[in-house]
Amino acid sequence: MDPALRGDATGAQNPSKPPCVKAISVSGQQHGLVVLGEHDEVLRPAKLWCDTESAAEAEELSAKFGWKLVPSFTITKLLWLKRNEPETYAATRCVLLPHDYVNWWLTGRKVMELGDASGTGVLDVEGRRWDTAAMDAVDARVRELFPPLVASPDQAIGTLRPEVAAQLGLPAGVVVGPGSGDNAMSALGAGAAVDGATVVSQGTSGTIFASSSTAILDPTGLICPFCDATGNYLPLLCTLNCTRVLEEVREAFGLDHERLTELAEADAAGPGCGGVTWLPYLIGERTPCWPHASGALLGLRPGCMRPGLLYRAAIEGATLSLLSGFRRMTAAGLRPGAQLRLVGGGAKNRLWKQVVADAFGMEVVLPAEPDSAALGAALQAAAVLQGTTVSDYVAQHPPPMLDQVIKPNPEHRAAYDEALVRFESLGKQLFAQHTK
Ligand SMILES: Nc1ncnc2c1ncn2[C@@H]1O[C@H](COP(=O)(O)OP(=O)(O)O)[C@@H](O)[C@H]1O
Ligand SMILES: O=P(O)(O)OC[C@H](O)CO
Repeated sequence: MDPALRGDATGAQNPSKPPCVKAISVSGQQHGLVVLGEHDEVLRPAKLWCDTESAAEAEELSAKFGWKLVPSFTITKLLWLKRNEPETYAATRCVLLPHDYVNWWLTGRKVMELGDASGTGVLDVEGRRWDTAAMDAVDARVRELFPPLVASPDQAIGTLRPEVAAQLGLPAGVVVGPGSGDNAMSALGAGAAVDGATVVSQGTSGTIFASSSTAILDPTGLICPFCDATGNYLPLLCTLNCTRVLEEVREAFGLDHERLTELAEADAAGPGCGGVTWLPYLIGERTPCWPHASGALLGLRPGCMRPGLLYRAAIEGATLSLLSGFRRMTAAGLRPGAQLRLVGGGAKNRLWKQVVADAFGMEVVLPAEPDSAALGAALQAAAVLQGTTVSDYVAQHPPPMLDQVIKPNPEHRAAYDEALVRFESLGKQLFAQHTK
């Protein structure tokens, strides 16, 4: 980022002076359903991206739309609301996504930006307009509920409302960019939106995405048909259970990630975990679309309940879940290149980075800023302020990468290949028959 846009107005880092904020962009969780009433009041707590309660509605709409919608998509949640909370649905006057809601609060404008709107399930991604036929298939009212789409990813949607500026202690006139979903923002902050790198994000969700100049419309629903935050596309795979699985071990044993990592590294069970498989579907799953699945630990032998072994099993389970989807993405035509770019909270873990390199059989590199979604939002805000396109701005200010390149260890490959076969086979045996 330009030094002039960082720290105080001169670019100098001066802790005694408050930062001189000139522009803001918001990065938010995708898919969430925020419903507003007649007086713009929030009618109920937002249904979040990871909520799988609308599984039946997702099945129904998939059949109507002709492509596989997973329960994450907002429109499935809206149909769920209509069925399960008809009074709230009847009172709803506007539907927003979480980041659009924050944008509205900041600026007073109710709009949706294309990257995030792609996660609603009613965007014509190629045409970059609302799919009114899909909306009508749900309910005649739906057209009225969604706000207009923003025209450009490169232009401000407004400025801070004076009362909000006062509340935040910010000067009047702060410009607000369109923002986007966290994955599209992460693609900016990891540089991938402009250089085409494949990103693996290890956050609460696990995602894999790469920029594309054409829309990828996958009727199986494995690859989500998202727009990015530059005017391009962002085909994306998402798993619901990633860092949460490791958190289970951390909470069960009361140890921190560093200590558990040391124990896992020292544990006798190396790659493949001595046959222990953790199917990580704690909150159900969307890739594969098994919303009713649960977590399962299999292959336990006497003495297996060691924190180090279980932590490794959690790392491997979350990784194999992503790898399984990635293999299907490459089979469907994705050409990922030789390197993966790792971001998100889990990318701080040295053992996990190596497991990803070994299991995927690819080199791993890391942006210097692991919170790439936040950096992406800052880059968008800077671009909007300067009046340049977001892609030009990121190309001119590429996010720096760490020097370290994590190479796959060929000696571990066979163990992970076997573990993946076991992982996929056990998952199918347990869940494919019982969940739609
Ligand atoms: N050293 C670590 N090893 C494994 N996981 C970690 C480590 N440090 C942080 N995390 C995980 O990263 C998560 C936060 O990642 P982040 O990408 O910020 O999440 P979110 O997707 O919710 O935005 C935390 O919930 C934590 O479980
Ligand atoms: O909590 P996160 O950052 O993993 O976000 C969830 C994503 O927005 C799901 O698409």
